[in-house]
Amino acid sequence: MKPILETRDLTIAFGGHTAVNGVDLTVPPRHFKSIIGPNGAGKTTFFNLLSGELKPTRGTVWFKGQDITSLSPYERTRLGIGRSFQITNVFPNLTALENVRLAVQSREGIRYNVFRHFTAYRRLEEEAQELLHTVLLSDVAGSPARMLAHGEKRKLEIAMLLALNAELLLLDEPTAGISMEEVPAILEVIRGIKERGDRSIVLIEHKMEMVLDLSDSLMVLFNGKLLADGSPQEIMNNELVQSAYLGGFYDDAS
Ligand SMILES: Nc1ncnc2c1ncn2[C@@H]1O[C@H](COP(=O)(O)OP(=O)(O)OP(=O)(O)O)[C@@H](O)[C@H]1O
Repeated sequence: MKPILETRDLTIAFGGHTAVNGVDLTVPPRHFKSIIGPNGAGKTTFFNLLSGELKPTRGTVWFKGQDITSLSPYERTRLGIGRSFQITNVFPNLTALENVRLAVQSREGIRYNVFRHFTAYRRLEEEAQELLHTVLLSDVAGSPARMLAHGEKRKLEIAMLLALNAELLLLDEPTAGISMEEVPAILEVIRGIKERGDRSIVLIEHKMEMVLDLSDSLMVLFNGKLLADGSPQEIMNNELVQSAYLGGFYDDAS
C-alpha cells in the first residue's frame, strides 16, 4: 500500500546549525506514528517541514505519492493534512459548540446565507455535536471557550482539527502544558480517534512512556537525526535509545 506520508533526506539548516538532518520517514495509511526525542531534538522543526511552515534546505516530502515539498501550508491542508495549532484558532467568546460548528462550516465553505435553510444549519450543528462527543466535551458544549480548562481547550482544538476531515493528523505535543489529572482524558481522545481507524496520525511527544502503547511505531530524533525507528517493542529494546535514555535523554523540563 502506498505510504500516506514519506520523507527522504529531509534537512534544514539555520545558519550553521542543522536542526533536522537527513531524516527518512515512512507512514503507511491509517498508521499511528509518534516522534519522540528530548528538547531541541528537532521535532517541532520536522513538523514544520511536514506542514509547510518551513521549506527544507534539502530533501523531499510526499503525501500519498505526490511531491508536496514546495506547497504552502494552505495547499497542504487542502490536500488533507491537518495540523494542531495550539489554541490559536479558538474564539474565546464563542461556545465550544459554536467553535466546532464554525470549523465544520469553514471546511464546507458555506456562506452565511445558507443558515436561512434550517436543515443545513442543523446538519452542521449535529456534526459539531458529534465531534464534541468524540473528544469527550459534550458536557461543556454551551460554555464559552475562554471558560474551559486548559486540557479541555486542547480537546476542543482536536475537535476543530477533526472537523477539517484531514486524512493525516499532525498532533504537536497534545499533552504539553496540561495538568497530570487532565492527561488521561487527552490520551483517551487520541485513542478514540485511532480506534475509529480512518485517519493516519503523526504525533510529537517529549515523553516516550506517554505514547508507547498508543503508537504503531515510534521514531526517535536526537540532535536533528533519526536515532531509531520501529515498533514500540523495538524502540524499548534498542540499545542506542536505552543509552540515550540513561544518558539523560529525557528530562522533566516539559
Ligand atoms: N527559526 C529557527 N532559527 C534558528 N534555530 C532554530 C529555529 N527553529 C529551531 N531552531 C533550533 O533547532 C533546534 C531544534 O528545535 P526544535 O524546536 O525543532 O526542537 P524540539 O525537538 O521540538 O524541542 P522541544 O521539545 O523543546 O519543542 C534547536 O536547537 C532550535 O534552537
